[in-house]
Amino acid sequence: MKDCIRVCDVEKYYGNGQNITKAVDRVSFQVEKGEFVGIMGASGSGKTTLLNMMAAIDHVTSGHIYYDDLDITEMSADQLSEFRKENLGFVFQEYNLLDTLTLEENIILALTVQGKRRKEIQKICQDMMELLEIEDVKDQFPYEVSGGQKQRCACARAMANDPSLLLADEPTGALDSHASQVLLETFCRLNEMQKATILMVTHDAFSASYCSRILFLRDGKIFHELIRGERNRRAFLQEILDVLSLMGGESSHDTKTGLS
Ligand SMILES: Nc1ncnc2c1ncn2[C@@H]1O[C@H](COP(=O)(O)OP(=O)(O)OP(=O)(O)O)[C@@H](O)[C@H]1O
Repeated sequence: MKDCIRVCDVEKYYGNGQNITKAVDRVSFQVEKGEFVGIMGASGSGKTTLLNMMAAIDHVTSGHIYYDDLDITEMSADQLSEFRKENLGFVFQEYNLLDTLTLEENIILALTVQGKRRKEIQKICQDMMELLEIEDVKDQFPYEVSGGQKQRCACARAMANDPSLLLADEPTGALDSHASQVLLETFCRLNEMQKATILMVTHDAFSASYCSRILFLRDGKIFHELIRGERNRRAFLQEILDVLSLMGGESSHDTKTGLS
């Protein structure tokens, strides 16, 4: 388990010559163990690019990303693939579950790849399914369950290896308001009970209001940062909406979610 992730002066350019896009522009910040950090910003502001670089899926153009003292920008492809397996968990909008396996088997597969023993695998899988409340549908196939249940299974799979960092890119994007709320409450539970460190990209203010801190990106740079502190979620949501309107009215606090 890593204690701290440091993003130092990271830049990312796509293309070359006249055709250059600066997707991430000298971004620096730190994520401490146990934080639940949101990344917000308009479409094209660099959120996914930043997340992908932290996930060692995409290379930085310049700058460094440290997991404790480990600089992932200096690693070889083989080292990165090993690093991802050992340290990171992923939750995407599209669930990415294997349709030919049951929900339980999907979680077990992630643990088998890690080379754990059978008894240990069964115990972890059971604990995760209980925590994420999918035990009653564990023998169903992904196409037989709801989007929310699929997404909670994807979370269980991502969390099963006790990752240093859980990376979520628009995890509520395909969910209705109730399923979104259940998933976000699940993230909070993972964050509080498992001390999971979570980094979530979202353009939805309601989803972001569950985070403990939010970084707002504009044109590839950090434009603003909000820390929730002791405020309740309603007050935090209002503050997020205020920042978004300051940034240009790009809030997507749509009607799909209401405050509870
Ligand atoms: N593979 C790529 N090749 C070229 N340009 C890219 C590539 N990926 C992203 N970009 C560009 O980099 C910028 C940042 O894109 P990115 O996907 O990180 O934004 P985003 O904030 O995640 O947007 P969205 O909310 O729409 O997903 C955009 O201008 C985008 O067009």
